Amino acid sequence: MRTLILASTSSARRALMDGLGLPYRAESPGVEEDVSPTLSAREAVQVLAGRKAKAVHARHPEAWVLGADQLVEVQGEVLSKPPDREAAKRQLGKLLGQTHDICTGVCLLGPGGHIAEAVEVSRLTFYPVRDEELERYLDLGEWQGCAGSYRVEGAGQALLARLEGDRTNVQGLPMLTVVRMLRDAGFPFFERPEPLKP
Ligand SMILES: Nc1nc2c(ncn2[C@@H]2O[C@H](COP(=O)(O)OP(=O)(O)OP(=O)(O)O)[C@@H](O)[C@H]2O)c(=O)[nH]1
Repeated sequence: MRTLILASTSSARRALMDGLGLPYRAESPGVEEDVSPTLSAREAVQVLAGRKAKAVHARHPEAWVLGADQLVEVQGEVLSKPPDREAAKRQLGKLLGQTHDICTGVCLLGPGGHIAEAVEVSRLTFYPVRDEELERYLDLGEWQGCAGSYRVEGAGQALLARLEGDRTNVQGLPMLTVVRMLRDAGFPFFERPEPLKP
């Protein structure tokens, strides 16, 4: 039986992997997420996804390890997770009434040097909303732990006028790409759980 490890502390990523039904476990990558400011969002998320996967794979070289990283890019500015409510308000202020890209890098590492990498981009357009509505949304706290300060599967969908691309990518893992990577790596799906040994 293969060991699959999700190199992530993200509850949204775990929820997406849980839906897939493949046996896996999650482990914190424990890496610094600093990258050169000269990198684009697409370049940065690929570097960071690889850094996370490599850190966990170094601890478990016989396992398969999936790492991911996500950034928002709006009018050339790169946004990550907001540290506090005021930062979240500034982030959403840049996104409302505009179109932005949310980029997710993924990296699958396996035994024997197997590596698969991809960057998935979804394009979102938000309604322009009044300040009092923005304050009400911030009060819900969905900004916490989310690049861009919104949850597309939560109340944040009321901000969304248009979405182009994979919706799961916005939540943290582009599942169409993840499934392709896992199938290309020979993962079996829909297996019955092994019977408990007497
Ligand atoms: N539920 C949800 N999460 C979102 C959404 N948009 C962004 N995120 C989360 O924002 C986070 C992006 O930050 P990252 O640095 O890539 O990941 P992280 O949360 O630090 O977790 P690690 O994988 O351990 O690095 C991820 O946890 C995404 O799941 C969304 O619309 N819904």
